[in-house]
Amino acid sequence: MEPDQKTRLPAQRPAAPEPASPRAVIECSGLTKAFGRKIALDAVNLSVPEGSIFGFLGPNGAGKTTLLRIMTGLSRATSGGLRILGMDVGAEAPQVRREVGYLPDVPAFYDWMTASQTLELAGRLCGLKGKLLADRVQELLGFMRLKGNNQAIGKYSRGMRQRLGVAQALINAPRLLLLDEPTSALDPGGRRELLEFIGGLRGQTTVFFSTHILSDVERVCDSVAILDKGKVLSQSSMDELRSRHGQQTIAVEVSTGAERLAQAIAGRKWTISVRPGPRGEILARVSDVAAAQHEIPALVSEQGTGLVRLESAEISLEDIFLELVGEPVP
Ligand SMILES: Nc1ncnc2c1ncn2[C@@H]1O[C@H](COP(=O)(O)OP(=O)(O)OP(=O)(O)O)[C@@H](O)[C@H]1O
Repeated sequence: MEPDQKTRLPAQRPAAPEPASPRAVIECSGLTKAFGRKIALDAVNLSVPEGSIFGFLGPNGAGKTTLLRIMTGLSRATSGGLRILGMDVGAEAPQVRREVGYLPDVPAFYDWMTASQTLELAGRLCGLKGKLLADRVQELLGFMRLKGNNQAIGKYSRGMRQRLGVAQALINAPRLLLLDEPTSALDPGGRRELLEFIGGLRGQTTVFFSTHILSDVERVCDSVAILDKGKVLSQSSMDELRSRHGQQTIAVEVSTGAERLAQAIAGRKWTISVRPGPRGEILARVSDVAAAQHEIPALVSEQGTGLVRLESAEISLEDIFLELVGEPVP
């Protein structure tokens, strides 16, 4: 499938008329989960716009699975509020479950069943039957490229299992699809394929997926929240995130003596952080861009070196993650 090709998800519910601004499909307010003294989620506020592909990015142990389990009703929050599709998850759990599809981090199947038997069983458990169920199963098998495959699931590759897991999560034509680390066990080919399927759902079903893989978020998400140690450090559209951080990062390239210049820049009052860039340039995060642009040429001259480049930096999600979380990508 071409990356920008739209996945035609079969038998989706008719889309509601477009509101002026997308409404929030998931709204967490002050959501906290404690396991004894361990605070797994710490006053999480989150707002996921309808129709988005939302990346929930965080290192191992950040609290991603904990939040997804609360969203699906498998676990209860210690305090705080959670509304999904306008419904209170605690008080209206059965209604919420009818509208939500969920792929756990390790999907479990009966390994002796085929894909079509698995989807039929999942559909029946959701109350589908007859021609509606049969058509839906065939459509999803086609959609996930598992049609005509009569192998037992026990013989499936991990990529096929994940695709079947997504098909199973879509059986009830959910308005919200929750995916827990859907690509983490896949090789690059399987990952690309699954991300293309997820990207194809854009605008039809809101997709909320947790991951620790930055490139997955860059590839397919239009919005992202960064979670670390149970706290949401940032939440915005990808464009906002890049422009917010990019506008305040300056790249400086000099002919010699980059290390000494980096130390000099690090000592200025407008400097937040300094680190080396991938091409040997200095990347400085600054609080006052105008002051930095004014003073850096003088610092270069004091160091007796030559200025090759001074400009706003193109900033990657990896740089932003490093800056917010304070540690490299896991
Ligand atoms: N049932 C539990 N009892 C005690 N602590 C738990 C329990 N479940 C999760 N935790 C702790 O809560 C924190 C968040 O765990 P969680 O599994 O939600 O993180 P995660 O972001 O999904 O990590 P990973 O990417 O490794 O799956 C971790 O410190 C974990 O050890």
